[in-house]
Amino acid sequence: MNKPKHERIQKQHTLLRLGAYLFRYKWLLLLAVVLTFASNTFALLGPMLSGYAIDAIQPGMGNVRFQEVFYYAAYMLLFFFASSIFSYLLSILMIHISRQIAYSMRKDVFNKLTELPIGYFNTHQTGDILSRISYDIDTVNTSLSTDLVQISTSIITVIGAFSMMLYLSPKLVLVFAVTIPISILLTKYITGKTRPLFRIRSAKLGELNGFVEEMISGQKTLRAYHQEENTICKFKEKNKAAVDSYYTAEYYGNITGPCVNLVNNLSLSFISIFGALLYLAGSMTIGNISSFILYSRKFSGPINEAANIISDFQSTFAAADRIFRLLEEEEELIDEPDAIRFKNEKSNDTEPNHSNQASTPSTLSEQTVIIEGDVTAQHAYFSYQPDKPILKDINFHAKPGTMIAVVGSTGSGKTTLINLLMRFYDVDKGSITVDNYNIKHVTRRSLRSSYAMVLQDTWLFHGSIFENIAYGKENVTLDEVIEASKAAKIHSFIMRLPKGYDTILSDDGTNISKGQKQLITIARAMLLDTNMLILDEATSNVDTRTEQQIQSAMRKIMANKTCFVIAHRLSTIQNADCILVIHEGKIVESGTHDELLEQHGVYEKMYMAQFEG
Ligand SMILES: Nc1ncnc2c1ncn2[C@@H]1O[C@H](COP(=O)(O)OP(=O)(O)OP(=O)(O)O)[C@@H](O)[C@H]1O
Repeated sequence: MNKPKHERIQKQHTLLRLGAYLFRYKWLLLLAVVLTFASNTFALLGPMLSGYAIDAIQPGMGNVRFQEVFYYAAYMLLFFFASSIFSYLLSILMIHISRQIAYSMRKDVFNKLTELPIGYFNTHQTGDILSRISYDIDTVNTSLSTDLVQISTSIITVIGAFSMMLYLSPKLVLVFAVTIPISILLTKYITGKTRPLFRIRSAKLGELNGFVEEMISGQKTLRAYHQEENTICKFKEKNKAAVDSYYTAEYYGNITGPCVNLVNNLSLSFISIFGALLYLAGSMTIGNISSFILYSRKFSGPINEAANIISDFQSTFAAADRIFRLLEEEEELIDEPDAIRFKNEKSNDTEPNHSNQASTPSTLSEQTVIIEGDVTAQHAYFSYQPDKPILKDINFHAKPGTMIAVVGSTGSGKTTLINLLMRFYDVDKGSITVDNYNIKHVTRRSLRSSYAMVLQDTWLFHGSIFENIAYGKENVTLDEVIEASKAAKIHSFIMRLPKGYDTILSDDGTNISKGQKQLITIARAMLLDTNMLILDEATSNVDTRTEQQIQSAMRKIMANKTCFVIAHRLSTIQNADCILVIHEGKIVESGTHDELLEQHGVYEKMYMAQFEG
């Protein structure tokens, strides 16, 4: 498809989607149309009344019909007053509608973010996503509250003024009409040229936000590596690009108004000359000419403004386009209609349970099953990008309640394996099963809630320590939270804080140490009644003594839970039931610590390297 056609289709699509949002408020919009109509009709009567008032003034002192002049002036005042009131009500109504639309759009975008596959966040800058949810939605919102009114006002005014001009003098309309096509063509030409500039403007701003977001989150690294000046330089470049694209878009966007204005002013000279001739011929009064000129100004005004509105609308289109592109991103595939739902043995879930024979695959009509946590991978393959296999022929069997350690060099595929267990991604070939149920046929939500997970990059949110630990489980009591904290060896630290469990963690928990953060996330995971646990470098930030304490507590809590542990420090996984050694995406060795040492292979080399280190 050629580019202009594609752009046109894209524009129509954006317009349709925007229309769908507007349609939700159809009755309010109908009221807005009525108010616009009323306000503009009253305003349109003004010039006619002014013409009548002028015609009541004849040359010579005694010839002014004051009564008539006052009569028309009073009506003019009344109509303009009514027009202003309706116009005010209209603005209030449009602000209300646009606020509602901005609210729904933000809600939709936010909900969408929770439905997008994890991969989306790997390929899109956070700042750019933030820019869409804040700046782009704001742009659309402002445009809807002002531009829509202006457009409808313009349409009514143009039609109304043109009809009045026709009524006053069709001949003079012919003279005036010469300049209309010129101004319309000019507007069309300039807006066609400027449309892409507005799209670039939004994209550059998104890039700038992405950069600033990266810079803020990486402050420590930035300073440690003395990148301040370098970052400032890069920021300057991006800031300049954003400002330049803004300037270019506005520059060309605003050129339309004055150009069209010039053409319209030409018409004023023509009307004056031909109006004078018609007056001499006796076919028009001075009042008529005055009214005609006022209507011609009213007519040209919206055409001038239309150019500005169009340039505004172009930035709205660009912003709306970015919002809808995000909303149209492919979501995580929906679960199969008859997908199985896992239920935790210990959970208080009251939903009926049909199958208790964990190792017997249920029929698909039996939706909910209790699982024990028997995890098997059979000839599993996976790649993030086509033709770039990351995991190859992965096979293992984790019996319920056992601890499986995954070790391997950086980039060997350990985290990817965890991603597959949680179904953040699906295997390309082969299968992963839990209690003999292929996880492809299990609802993602129930599968994920069968695991407790502690990740390398601890994530805490702005809230109390209690809320942070209780995250993910409903109706948790303080006693339960304390029990989990004690097991995670963080209770005594929390109790030493002036506000204990009510202490508010600042954004991302920056007011406590990394190790303490990690212990809080471990307490959070311990609180969940799951059959399976994933610890991705979970104890990497705590000292060896605390780590040993945590491990012993975990062993106790994890009795009968299947646990996957990714660890770089091999000392922490020596008592694992099975260690999987991954090398370049393949499991090259597996067995207990002693068995692997006896094999004198990759594991032994890794172990000796750490031991010697
Ligand atoms: N989202 C992604 N898109 C494309 N490639 C990816 C993605 N995530 C990881 N990879 C690639 O997959 C390979 C395995 O990455 P993975 O994160 O699983 O390694 P890892 O063993 O956990 O490493 P580390 O010990 O450093 O955490 C790496 O080569 C990495 O570059």
